[in-house]
Amino acid sequence: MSKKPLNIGLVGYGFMGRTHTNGYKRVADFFPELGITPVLKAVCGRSEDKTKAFSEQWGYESYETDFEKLIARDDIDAIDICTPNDTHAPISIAAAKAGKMILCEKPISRTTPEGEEMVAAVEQAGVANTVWYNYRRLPAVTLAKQIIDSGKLGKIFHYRANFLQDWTINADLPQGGAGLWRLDAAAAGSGVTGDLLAHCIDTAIWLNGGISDVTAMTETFIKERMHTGTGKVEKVGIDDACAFMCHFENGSLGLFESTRYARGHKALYTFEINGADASLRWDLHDLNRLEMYDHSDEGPQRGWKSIHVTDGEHPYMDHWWVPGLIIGYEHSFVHQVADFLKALEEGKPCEPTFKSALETAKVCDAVLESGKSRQWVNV
Ligand SMILES: NC(=O)C1=CN([C@@H]2O[C@H](COP(=O)(O)OP(=O)(O)OC[C@H]3O[C@@H](n4cnc5c(N)ncnc54)[C@H](OP(=O)(O)O)[C@@H]3O)[C@@H](O)[C@H]2O)C=CC1
Ligand SMILES: O=C1CO[C@H](CO)[C@@H](O)[C@@H]1O
Repeated sequence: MSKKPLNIGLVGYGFMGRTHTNGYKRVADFFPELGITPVLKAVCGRSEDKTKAFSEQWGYESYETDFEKLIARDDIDAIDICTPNDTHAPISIAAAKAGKMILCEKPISRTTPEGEEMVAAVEQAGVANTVWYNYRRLPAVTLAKQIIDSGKLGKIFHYRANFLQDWTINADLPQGGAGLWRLDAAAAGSGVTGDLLAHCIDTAIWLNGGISDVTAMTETFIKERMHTGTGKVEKVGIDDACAFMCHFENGSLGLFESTRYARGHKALYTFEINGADASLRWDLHDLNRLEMYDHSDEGPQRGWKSIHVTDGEHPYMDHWWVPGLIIGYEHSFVHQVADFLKALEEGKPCEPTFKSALETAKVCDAVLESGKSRQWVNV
């Protein structure tokens, strides 16, 4: 079957540049039913040496060192944004104006108003768009969504999530530079709230519905760091840790915690949801497993059970290996590419769109505001 090409212009060749490119390279082999196939047309970064090396290693046909030039090219259909958060709005808005489809990394923006401009730009241009909240596309997380939507959990009382890391405990780390732009408020917007809790909030809204109000506690443990831009020691403007409570619109209570100061934890993302009839829990470190407690089980065998989400009947799994064999983190990005291409074929939006991802930005802003005011804040 001859496939319709979708010419990709990737901006950013770092961590996410690699995961997305791997997704584009794998998708046609593992999702052969798709009629559209990505073509690695061009990659863009500011450093010419590094961008050229990436383009050669990963098989891009060409490279650019200016995102405006990439966007202006007639041979590019979709712009994929894998750059620090302060660049999401200018790249998206320019791409939308040029009529390009956009796949943008999370968080959609540094702030809600910035995100609103991005939503307006894609809606005015009528271009396909999505935000890479990839954890939704791990089979066990998608299975949790299916179980919750079936009503099996009954009335929901609680949702709790954690995202714990420990990589910024070292006070000598500067703010700014590759990867370390996350410590610079101007580039990142916020700290763990926009970087890590945004994932937890996206999953929570998807699984359990909207969040109505929040009360938060934020802390910046290391108050000053060398800034790579100015070469001076400057005040740190991001939140190093954040915990918040919230009400969901369905009446349930939420409890969220994220920090980069939990010694020993590198990327511990967990969530649990408790309903009247059943509970579910999931842990990124054991990502193919979904645990479930079903109160309708009777007798001494009632208890937490482990669903090994590796059978052909589980979400996405019929595209991979024989039943029982596992997949990993990188597959969530392959799944997002596959879902984006399928949505294009069907003329449907690929969730989360810019508009849906703005809901997460609004919760993040309310959390940060509450962390400062120490008051409950409506979303
Ligand atoms: N979905 C997920 O799970 C994850 C999402 N992310 C998100 O992905 C985004 C990128 O993060 P990550 O890949 O870790 O970042 P990296 O620091 O690894 O890479 C950033 C890349 O952006 C390029 N870049 C920066 N500014 C520009 C510019 N103005 N024009 C063109 N290229 C530019 C850099 O190259 P150069 O310096 O040469 O310009 C570099 O290649 C962030 O928004 C982050 O929040 C990150 C990790 C996981
Ligand atoms: O999921 C993630 C894992 O951690 C990274 C930071 O270290 C985040 O940027 C990212 O979104």
